[in-house]
Amino acid sequence: MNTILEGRGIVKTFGDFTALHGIDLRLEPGRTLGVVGESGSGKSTLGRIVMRLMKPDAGTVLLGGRDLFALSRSQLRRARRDFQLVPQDPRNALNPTATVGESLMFQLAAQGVARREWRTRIDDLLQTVSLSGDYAHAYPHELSGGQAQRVAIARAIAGRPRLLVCDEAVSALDKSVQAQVLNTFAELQSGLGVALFFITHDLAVVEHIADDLLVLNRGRAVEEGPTVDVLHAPSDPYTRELLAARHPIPAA
Ligand SMILES: Nc1ncnc2c1ncn2[C@@H]1O[C@H](COP(=O)(O)OP(=O)(O)OP(=O)(O)O)[C@@H](O)[C@H]1O
Repeated sequence: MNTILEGRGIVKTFGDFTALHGIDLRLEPGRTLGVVGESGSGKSTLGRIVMRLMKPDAGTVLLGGRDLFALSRSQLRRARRDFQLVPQDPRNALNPTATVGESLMFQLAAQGVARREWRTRIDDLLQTVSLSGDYAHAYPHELSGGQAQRVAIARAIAGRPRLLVCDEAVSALDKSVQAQVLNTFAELQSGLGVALFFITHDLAVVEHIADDLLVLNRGRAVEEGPTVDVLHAPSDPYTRELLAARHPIPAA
């Protein structure tokens, strides 16, 4: 199987401070890697690096087997269609003056989708994230947090990416809404075969959707492996603390 995302020995320093101490990671197509750790453990820094929003000081990131940091501008533009970010706060990320339909249209146009397909594609996208077609006329301020997050997901999948990087993508939502949006992610994965790189401080968020876990503590990978193994027999004391601190999410 082709690995969609691979990190080898990723190091990131800020002045004298080392935020990431040689992180290795691996994500196969259609699978979910949960990246878990407390605030300050280096999760977002790792997320920025795999999105090529920040350069590591050492190490490599391979996207579909190609060195992400060696891609030319035009190669990067093409590769960008394959990986998209789902942000933490969708209402800030959505253009407040554009309707949901306009935001999606803009994204489809940027991805080179022909104008005659926009309408059907927007309906399909909204349906995929369990929103009715009427939401195409809504403005971001008219949406609840859960609805806005679904729109952000719809926008991220408009170009049919192979990888979604989700940085605390459900953390701002109430537990019951979290469960619904997590279901949407799980359906996306089974329906579209998208790989998810799912960053969260809350182990409960990823325990049901992640195939594998990477647990970070102060910039070091303290645990990595299949979720069932990590949760049933955590080898690191820090993971045991995270497990004890998690708040179960009710079923949607
Ligand atoms: N641009 C920066 N300059 C200096 N230090 C930084 C910078 N970005 C991150 N750091 C530091 O690197 C460490 C890891 O930060 P990072 O945001 O990756 O952690 P995190 O696990 O995502 O935490 P949070 O959930 O709070 O965002 C922190 O100690 C942070 O202060």
